[in-house]
Amino acid sequence: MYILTTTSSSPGHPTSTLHCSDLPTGPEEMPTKVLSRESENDPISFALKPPLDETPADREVRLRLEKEAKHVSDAIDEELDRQRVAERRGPKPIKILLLGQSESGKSTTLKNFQLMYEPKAFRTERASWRAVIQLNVVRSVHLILDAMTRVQKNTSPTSSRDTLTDFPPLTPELLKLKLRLAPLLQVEEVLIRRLTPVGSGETEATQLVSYTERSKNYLKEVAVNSAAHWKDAFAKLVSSDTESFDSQHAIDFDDPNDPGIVLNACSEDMVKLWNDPLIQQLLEKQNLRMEEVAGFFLDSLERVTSTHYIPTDDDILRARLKTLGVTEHRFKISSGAGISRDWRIFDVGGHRSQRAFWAPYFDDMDAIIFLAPISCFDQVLAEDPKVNRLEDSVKLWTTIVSNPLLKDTNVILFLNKIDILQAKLASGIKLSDHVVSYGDRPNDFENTSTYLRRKFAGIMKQSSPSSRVFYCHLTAVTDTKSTKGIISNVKDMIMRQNLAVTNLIVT
Ligand SMILES: Nc1nc2c(ncn2[C@@H]2O[C@H](COP(=O)(O)OP(=O)(O)OP(=O)(O)O)[C@@H](O)[C@H]2O)c(=O)[nH]1
Ligand SMILES: [Mg+2]
Repeated sequence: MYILTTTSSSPGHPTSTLHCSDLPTGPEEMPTKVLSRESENDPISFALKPPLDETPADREVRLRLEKEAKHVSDAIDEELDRQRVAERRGPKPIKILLLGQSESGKSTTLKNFQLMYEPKAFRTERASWRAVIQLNVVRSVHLILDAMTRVQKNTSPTSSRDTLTDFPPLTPELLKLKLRLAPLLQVEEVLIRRLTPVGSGETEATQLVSYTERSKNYLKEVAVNSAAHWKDAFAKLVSSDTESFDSQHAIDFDDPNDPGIVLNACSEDMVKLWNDPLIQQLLEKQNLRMEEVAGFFLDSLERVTSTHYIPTDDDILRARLKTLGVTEHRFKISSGAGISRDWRIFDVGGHRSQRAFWAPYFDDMDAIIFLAPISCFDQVLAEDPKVNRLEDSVKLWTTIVSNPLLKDTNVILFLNKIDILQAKLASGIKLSDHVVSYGDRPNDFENTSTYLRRKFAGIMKQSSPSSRVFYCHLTAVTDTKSTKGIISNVKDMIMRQNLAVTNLIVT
């Protein structure tokens, strides 16, 4: 960079400006005068000085390197200028941060945004999601096989060692099924390897799945680092023909290494296993409610293991892949009247080990969507079986709404997984058995959801550093239809607030 300071400062004299064409063209003609004006004691000038014994060849190399460095420096300056101009011209992008504990539904909410505002890109990823669904299926079966092993060994998943001793022995037919399904464990390995290439640090070493305090099992959950392009692992299965992105041609069904082949061969056995009454009893005995395990596809086995299975939008929303790190997703969202704005949505990992990565994003957000899965009132954290999931959500919510950095940020609460809550209440599981303060109120959806909504609203009122509006929605983000309406409302509210803040409209 040259110092353009050859101006006359004397009053009455015109300022003489140094034009670019006046500037020396190469580093060999660097304005050494300017540099030499620096003090001889200046350590930087000293360090930049060529060595006294510099040979002509060394000098040539040095000058070439200096010239290259200047090109790079100029390019960076130009890019920065361009960005500054672009920022001055257009409004700042709207930024949204998704927060909540692991499995609360953050990535699923993001998928809803993608489906609404980038449907084509969302659907081109079908092949990758197909692999995730295959992994979800295999993992569910693995959980059942492990539960069977515990019965065989007469070891309980609980601390008391003898609770399974009175369980009837597995039938020969079930033992045969178990044996025949063993190849699925290899398929699981293959899928994990493809999703998490060696050295990318994308699987967690911790034992991640522990279902309730009374029923633990020790199967790792696959987590994919947001920085890794895991979807690329399946890119070759996706046709480059964008016209057929939604058709059968999008997936290479003839790939001899497709894990779908083994899944299809095991399909009938998996269906038999899942529908076996003794297996259902065994799962109940071990408190394994498979319907609540993230990535549940056991009720659709025949469909998802069929030879030409293509995931539907709903399947993709139900597919489970744990997030590590923070990912930024960019959208162009119309604000009406032909104007569109840039939106950036940040999806984070909700596992306890991931929460330290949240704070750096706090100071620059237009809104936070906080997800609290209210169906989890009788479950414990995978990372700490001593902590109730609802209690963890309440604590996290308190931390977020009381954070001074977020005092001017809109916080929108999604009380999520209401479909599971409804099913749970209908099956007779009582909120008051886990939330003592609920007392003897009726154990129905209306009363429980109102109670929980008030609880979260009360915390915001009490803990927020400044008074702010409590935005709350009861959601089941796997239901695209109802979520579409909610996201649309949220979008309108955020756009309106954003315009109000930038003084473009008067509220
Ligand atoms: N039935 C039902 N399932 C849901 C709902 N919301 C999310 N899920 C499922 O719950 C699982 C976990 O959801 P994710 O969106 O992956 O959770 P997350 O908050 O991103 O979790 P981390 O990435 O671990 O922080 C997925 O299999 C979802 O399909 C819901 O409202 N109802
Ligand atoms: Mg996630």
